[in-house]
Amino acid sequence: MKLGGVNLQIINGREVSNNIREDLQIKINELKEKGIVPGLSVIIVGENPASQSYVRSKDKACKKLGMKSEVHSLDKDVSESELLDLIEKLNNDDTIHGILVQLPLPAHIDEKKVIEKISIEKDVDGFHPINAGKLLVGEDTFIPCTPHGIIKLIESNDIDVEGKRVVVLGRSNIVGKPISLLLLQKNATVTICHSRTKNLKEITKEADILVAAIGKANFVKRDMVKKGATVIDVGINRVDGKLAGDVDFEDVKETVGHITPVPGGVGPMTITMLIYNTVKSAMKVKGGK
Ligand SMILES: Nc1nc2c(c(=O)[nH]1)N[C@@H](CN(C=O)c1ccc(C(=O)N[C@@H](CCC(=O)O)C(=O)O)cc1)CN2
Ligand SMILES: [Mg+2]
Repeated sequence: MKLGGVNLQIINGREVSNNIREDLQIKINELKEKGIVPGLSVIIVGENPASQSYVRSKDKACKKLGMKSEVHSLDKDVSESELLDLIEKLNNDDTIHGILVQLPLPAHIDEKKVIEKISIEKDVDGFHPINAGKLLVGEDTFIPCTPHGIIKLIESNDIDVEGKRVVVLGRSNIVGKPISLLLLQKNATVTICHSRTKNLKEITKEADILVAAIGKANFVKRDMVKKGATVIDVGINRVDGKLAGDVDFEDVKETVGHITPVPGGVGPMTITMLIYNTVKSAMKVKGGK
């Protein structure tokens, strides 16, 4: 699409995701021939409709690839100790290679305690502090799914990272911090911005690659982006029943070079990289047939 002198390229997350799932299918088949069925266990607490929908998608995607998938739906009032007991049980279940607790959790449950209960060998979200530390020092670990998906999108669209100015909006443990580390490992010059950052526009306008992960619908406007920049939109906000990213797509489309749409950009990659991590975990199992 040629717009305003810049050739706009829309990064297709569904297509990249499908290609990776085809490769994963081969690995899953090979594991099954050895008698190992990759197994994912997802725990969801309460009835948040968006969380329920993501969990259903994860279950469906795993089953479609012939994996074992189980969903534990717990009442919103479940006690923290009951949840921790379930995780303990799954940590000791040899048919389960990945355990994931869907976030957010209700206020009465300590998210940190829950994440730290998951065995580091089954922590397919990569949220356990030991796995997060391994990512920090560049050791092999489970890379958190959304940032890992972003890296795959950048690579599959041949977007150069080395020496480039990257600006990350948001400093969450799930997206902002890990994507900053991953892009730093690829030799980008990374700046992390957040709610207390001053002169935000001046910083974002310097970015060759701008990652928006702040959870504010349509926050990034044309006057915040450099001409020809790559814009990665991690936002999944609901406005009047419709999905909106953190980037105002209509406003920036004549300025940017590459952009991930919402839906159909980063979102589909999250589930694919979760399957990737579960298969990676299953591949570490010794023995089989
Ligand atoms: N334990 C975790 N909790 C949460 C994570 C996570 O990685 N681990 N991430 C998000 C939610 N999430 C997966 O859990 C997720 C978000 C979005 C999508 C997705 O496919 N989005 C689609 C649109 C879907 C829709 O219409 O709602 C897209 O962007 O195209 C998948 C998974 C928070 N919690
Ligand atoms: Mg923030």
